Amino acid sequence: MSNFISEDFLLTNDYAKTLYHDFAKDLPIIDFHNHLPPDEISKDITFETLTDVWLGGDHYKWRLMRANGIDEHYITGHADPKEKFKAWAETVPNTLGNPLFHWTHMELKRYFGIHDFLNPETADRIWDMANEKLQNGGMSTQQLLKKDRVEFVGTTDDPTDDLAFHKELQNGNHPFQVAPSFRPDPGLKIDKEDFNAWVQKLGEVTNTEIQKYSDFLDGLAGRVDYFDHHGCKASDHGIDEMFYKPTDEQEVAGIFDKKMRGESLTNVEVEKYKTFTLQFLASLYNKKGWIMQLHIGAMRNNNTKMFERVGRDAGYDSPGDRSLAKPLSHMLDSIEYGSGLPKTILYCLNPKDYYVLATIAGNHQDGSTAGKVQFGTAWWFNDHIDGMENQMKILANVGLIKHFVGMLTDSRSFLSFSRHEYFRRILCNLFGTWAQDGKVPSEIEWLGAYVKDISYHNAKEYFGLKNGVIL
Ligand SMILES: O=C[C@H](O)[C@@H](O)[C@@H](O)[C@H](O)C(=O)O
Repeated sequence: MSNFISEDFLLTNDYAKTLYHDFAKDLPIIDFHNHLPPDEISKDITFETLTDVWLGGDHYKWRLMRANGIDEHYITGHADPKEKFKAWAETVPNTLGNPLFHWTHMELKRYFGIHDFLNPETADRIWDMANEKLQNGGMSTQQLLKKDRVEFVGTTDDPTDDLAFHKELQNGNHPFQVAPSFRPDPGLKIDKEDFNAWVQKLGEVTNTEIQKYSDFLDGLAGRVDYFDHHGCKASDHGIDEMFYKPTDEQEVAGIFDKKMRGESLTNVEVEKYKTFTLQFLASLYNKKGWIMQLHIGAMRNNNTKMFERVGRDAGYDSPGDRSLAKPLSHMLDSIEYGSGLPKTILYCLNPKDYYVLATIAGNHQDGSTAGKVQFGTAWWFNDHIDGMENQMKILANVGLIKHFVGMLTDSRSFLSFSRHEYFRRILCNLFGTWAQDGKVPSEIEWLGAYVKDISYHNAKEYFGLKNGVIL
């Protein structure tokens, strides 16, 4: 595998190489949105096998294994860990062109020093070498974060969470900061069956009996305070279909009552409820100086048979194609006009919406903070070379890429931080190629400053971090 993932992987000219090696490579990592379990960080667990760290929750891999004809028994079923790993090893040679082909081999190299091509012939050897390293090689969760020079991790947390593990982490003496992010999706999804149960849970954690909508809003506000007190800097909303239906608190209170009585709601009522509730939450975020992240456009759980068997976030999602331009624009406008728009990062799953997001972000820059409203990095099905390049080119074409807060892993695996390396290489190659083609001056210090900002400094500044510590 002589040239594969070499020093100059993805760097196709000298400018790109200099930008990566001299400016990007050694910067620490700010991973401001991911799904890492805080308990696994706090307990500083080690993983027994490659299957635990690689295949435990990674629905990206599960999806490709299914596409490769692997039986579910070896994916989310009860097959033994080695059998599951072998099923993945059998799949890898067939993943050519998919980012998982690169991620897999980058992770083997960076974390285990293994340079082999993973396939059925090498599987046993890789299994033994990697497991030995996992068990003896300084590869606990905290050691991995330190090795990767991760300064900040933003997890994804339910508002009813007691944040016990975050508290433990904050009381510890770590060179990295782990902060919760407030993800109130279950409180917005009034059309879901489990909504009433979630409201009850919110009541329990706030010691109130939630009978009416104003109690519910008080409960949410209480949890925003609680999260803020525990270092939260951002919220995150998974908005599958963007909504906007102007209404007022009184009308929404009636819709909430109806739901509490177990009655069904019309689509318009659902959208009205979501609109007012998001406006309310945004006003809280703005007061706290939090960042509001909107992940828009996932069409989830599309395979009911498999949803019933393996649950959500299991590899049965894809981008939706409902138009988001108008509702998103009206929503942000109404928030700005009302309580004021917090710093906001917009992500979309369907790349058809890239120009919409990039330009809507531009509509709400207000001169207070450079890059106040961000068109966020390529998300999920777009998180690959083409998707990232495309996102950055569009951002540069219609906005200021200089202030882009850059990469986050959105991952559930402790080995995913090498995706920051992947991103940085793609970024450096993009700018280096512009220099090579004479499209921009080949002033390396000037381009290097862009690279450093986008790889690290912008996110650090945007999230108000100083040397890994929340200001
Ligand atoms: O990158 C994609 C993630 O793994 C995906 O599972 C999450 O983005 C999740 O659906 C969410 O809504 O936060």
